[in-house]
Amino acid sequence: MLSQKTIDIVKSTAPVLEVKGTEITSVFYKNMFSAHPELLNIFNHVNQKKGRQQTALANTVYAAAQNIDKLEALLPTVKQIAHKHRSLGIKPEHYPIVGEHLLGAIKEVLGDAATDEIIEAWADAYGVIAGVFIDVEEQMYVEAEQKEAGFRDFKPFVVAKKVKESDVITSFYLKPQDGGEVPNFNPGQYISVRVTIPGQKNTHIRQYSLSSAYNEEYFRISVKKEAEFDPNGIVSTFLHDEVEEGSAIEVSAPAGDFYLNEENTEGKVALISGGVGITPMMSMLETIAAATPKRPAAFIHASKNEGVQAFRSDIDDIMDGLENGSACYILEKPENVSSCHFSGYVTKEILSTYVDSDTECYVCGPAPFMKAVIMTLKEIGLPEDKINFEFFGPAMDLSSVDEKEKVRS
Ligand SMILES: NC(=O)C1=CN([C@@H]2O[C@H](COP(=O)(O)OP(=O)(O)OC[C@H]3O[C@@H](n4cnc5c(N)ncnc54)[C@H](O)[C@@H]3O)[C@@H](O)[C@H]2O)C=CC1
Repeated sequence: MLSQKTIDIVKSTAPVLEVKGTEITSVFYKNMFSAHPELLNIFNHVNQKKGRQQTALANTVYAAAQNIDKLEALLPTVKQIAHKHRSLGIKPEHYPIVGEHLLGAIKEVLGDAATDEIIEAWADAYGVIAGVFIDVEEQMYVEAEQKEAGFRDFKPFVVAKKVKESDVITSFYLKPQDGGEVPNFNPGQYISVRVTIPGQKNTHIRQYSLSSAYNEEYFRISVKKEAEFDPNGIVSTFLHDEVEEGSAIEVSAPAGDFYLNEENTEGKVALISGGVGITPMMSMLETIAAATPKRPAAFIHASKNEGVQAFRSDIDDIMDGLENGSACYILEKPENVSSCHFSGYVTKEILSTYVDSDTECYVCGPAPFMKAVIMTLKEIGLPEDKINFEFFGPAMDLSSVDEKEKVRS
């Protein structure tokens, strides 16, 4: 329990954290990685370079300062971050390292303004916040481990099959190396993949959505190859070019809180995706087809052109088996306009053909696409609790999405 005095001090520092947050967290990451280079094996270097991780952490610290007397208000955010931490293999022993460097960074950036009293209050508050994360994450590790065929963090898998789905997306069918089954997961969840790239010092971890419904034999991920010159492309290029059938990679247990509400067995559902955001939607669609084929379901997918559009014939086949299913393909710049339902970007007219205020919507795609779709769904009259969405990478605030910004893990 924190004393009232500590709570007051921490809350009084919230405004300065809002202003200096990113500066503090930038110093924090720099100092922590120079003292503990082994942590570079866990964190996505690209997110560090682009400042996304710093901003995400600064927002979390700021929110924690504001809510220090009612941390339960942060629980949904804590859980979302904890899912990611669990899939990365973050452990209790990492927290004191983070705490030491976070306090050090607050001191370094705020200088004399960071009095001993402030630092002590933050040390106490950090201890409480870290305790919440450690408890929630431990619970998640235990759940992952206790599931049938479950495991705690990473496990060796083998690429059983590699299938090209479009000019840019390739699927990898991953089977446990020990010949066992894979654990069940919620459609929409992701796994982390850990790879060692020859010639590189650190291992790399990336999250990829599972792109098929649960089956006991394999996990399937479908990876877009990013440009080789783009630092985002390090892992996807390696997977596309170097990882072949028979290759071994390490995989985490499935994680994530963006998934199909399977308790709703009859209500209307719309799966709305842009580009490679199609992957969790495939898992959801396959699950709907297997478990609730009477459920009215729309699959709306926007992509650049025919060449990069993945899974089209799979979706059409699944739709044939649904009692009340419809697919809508939107191509930004089609080579042939007859190959899609609409050309250009997704619009209100298109969405309102498939969605009304009762429809449960799931949205995943590049950030500007998600921003446009979510705003339009709100205009159509959907309440927030019907709009489910996921950003890849550190959690972001939609209002901060630049039209040109692209997000990924
Ligand atoms: N949930 C997430 O955070 C996701 C992030 N991404 C990231 O986004 C990047 C781009 O993904 P790609 O598959 O290459 O997508 P992309 O750049 O090919 O775009 C896919 C489609 O999104 C739509 N779109 C783009 N900007 C829009 C806007 N301002 N308004 C309305 N619609 C718009 C267009 O129809 C476009 O064809 C990927 O590199 C990936 O890292 C992709 C999928 C999910």
